Amino acid sequence: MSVVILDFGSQYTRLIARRVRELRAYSVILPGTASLERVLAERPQAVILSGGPNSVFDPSSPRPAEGLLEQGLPVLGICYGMQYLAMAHGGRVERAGRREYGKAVLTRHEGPLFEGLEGELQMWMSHSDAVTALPEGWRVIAETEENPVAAVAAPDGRTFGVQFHPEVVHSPKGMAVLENFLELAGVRRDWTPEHTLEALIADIRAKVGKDRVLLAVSGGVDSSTLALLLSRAIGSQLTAVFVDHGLLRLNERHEVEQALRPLGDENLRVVDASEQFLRALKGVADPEEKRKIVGREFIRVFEAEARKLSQEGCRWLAQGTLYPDVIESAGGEGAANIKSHHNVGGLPPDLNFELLEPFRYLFKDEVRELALLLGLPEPIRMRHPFPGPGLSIRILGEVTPEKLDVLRRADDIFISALRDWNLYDSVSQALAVLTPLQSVGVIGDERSYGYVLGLRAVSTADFMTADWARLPLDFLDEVARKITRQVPEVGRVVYDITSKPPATIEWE
Ligand SMILES: Nc1ncnc2c1ncn2[C@@H]1O[C@H](COP(=O)(O)OP(=O)(O)OP(=O)(O)O)[C@@H](O)[C@H]1O
Ligand SMILES: O=c1[nH]c(=O)c2[nH+]cn([C@@H]3O[C@H](COP(=O)(O)O)[C@@H](O)[C@H]3O)c2[nH]1
Ligand SMILES: NC(=O)CC[C@H](N)C(=O)O
Ligand SMILES: [Mg+2]
Repeated sequence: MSVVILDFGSQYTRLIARRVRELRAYSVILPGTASLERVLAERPQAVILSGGPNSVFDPSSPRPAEGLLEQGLPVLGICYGMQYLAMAHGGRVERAGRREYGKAVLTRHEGPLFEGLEGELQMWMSHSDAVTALPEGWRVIAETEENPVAAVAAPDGRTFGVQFHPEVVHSPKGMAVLENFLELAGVRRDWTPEHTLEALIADIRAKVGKDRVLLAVSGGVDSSTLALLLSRAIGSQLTAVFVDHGLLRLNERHEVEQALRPLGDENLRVVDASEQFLRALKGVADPEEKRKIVGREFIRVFEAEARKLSQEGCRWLAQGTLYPDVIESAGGEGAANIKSHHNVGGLPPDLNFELLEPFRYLFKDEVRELALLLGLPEPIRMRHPFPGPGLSIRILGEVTPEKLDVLRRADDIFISALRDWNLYDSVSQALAVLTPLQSVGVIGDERSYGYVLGLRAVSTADFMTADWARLPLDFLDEVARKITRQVPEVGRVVYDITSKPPATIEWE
């Protein structure tokens, strides 16, 4: 029993799946054009048609299988999906005079899809086409100032379309709309994180069989959770490798080694590859180039470790890759390349491993939920993320041992102060960035000329969008004083007040 989500190429398809999971229903994503047999094989209780970049009136645009709409299944069309429903039932869709993009307000809404929702509702829109004539017997059930057809209902009482995107966080009551749809459709709502865990374990066992798996583990929440999951799924077939690439934070190697100790000495390799990475990064200033070098060198280390395990190497490389890594690296889903995450877009072309990435379609907070079930210690579970390329992407421009040393000391002051002030858990991620800029100052009547250091702290649920954290001014004041006092190479400290978008969390 499932909710089948047909994907027509929307950026948000995985978010729809995620919301459905949050509503405790099981879902499967299939290509928009999947055959009727393929869809019915999932025993759907309801179907959701995603948005997409095409226009439904374009004859070559993707369509659901013939006969799908005649199965009597409850259907919710989102954006492109709604436009398709309207057209397929005899209505009309045209290029609208005006594009609706960003926040919109439903000034009127009615009926069971909006059950329990009062007053004006903010919803996120992103479309250029519009439904200009309804199929016979259909009703408009919501409108915005710009758009007289923001949601529609078919006479069967089970088919609905929404022009807006209920799945994004900028549609605060979007979840309620999705929940109303699942309720109307009578979808079973008993899919829990425990089920997700069981499904992941079964899937890993089926894929891996008796093969050996090399796990890239960083001490971060994703790979540590994966370590627990894999030991549960395949036990002694697992070897974990933690790489010290010389781009870690102060004392990090020691702390991670301690934290990973429960994996057992025979299952854990700690590799010091700092010389190798720093050599490869020497003279390189371009962020994308740095990311690709780090991605490549990681793989070279894993290959060497695999050869130590057995002559023919090792078939599987497990990584704690999450969906935001995939979408930002444009992991083949038609999205733009924002930055090449070392573990996705930064992988070398001659990769000889097969990737085992059970969390590839999950978001950070979902992994944390699994971590809780698996008993991951709280400090690791709630640790801020730290990117695989480490400090190399927090030193703007070329990475040198001297700059690493400066950044390590400054970063440690910032993060320790967050802990001392009990603010660490109030932000989702915090970091220091060493810029290549130097600025003039005065100390003890003498001229100084030191680096500009950036501090950044953000709050976010899924790391896809983020807001800068309103840390107390007294706190920032103390941190700036401490850093300029204890790290004399830094002459100036600035605080980053840019959200994501338009910025990203890391500076490179
Ligand atoms: N130093 C490292 N040694 C070995 N593998 C690493 C290292 N750094 C990153 N990786 C691999 O790259 C993956 C992606 O890194 P990423 O930082 O996104 O995840 P994480 O470190 O597991 O969790 P977090 O996001 O909380 O830091 C990791 O899950 C891990 O598989
Ligand atoms: O393992 C990683 N390898 C990478 O190459 C990488 N780049 C960014 N990040 C982390 O991803 C989240 C979103 O970051 P951005 O807003 O900077 O894209 C933030 O948590 C970043 O720290 C990475 N993690
Ligand atoms: N986000 C969407 O699904 C957009 C649908 C269609 N391409 C439009 O522009 O209206
Ligand atoms: Mg990490």
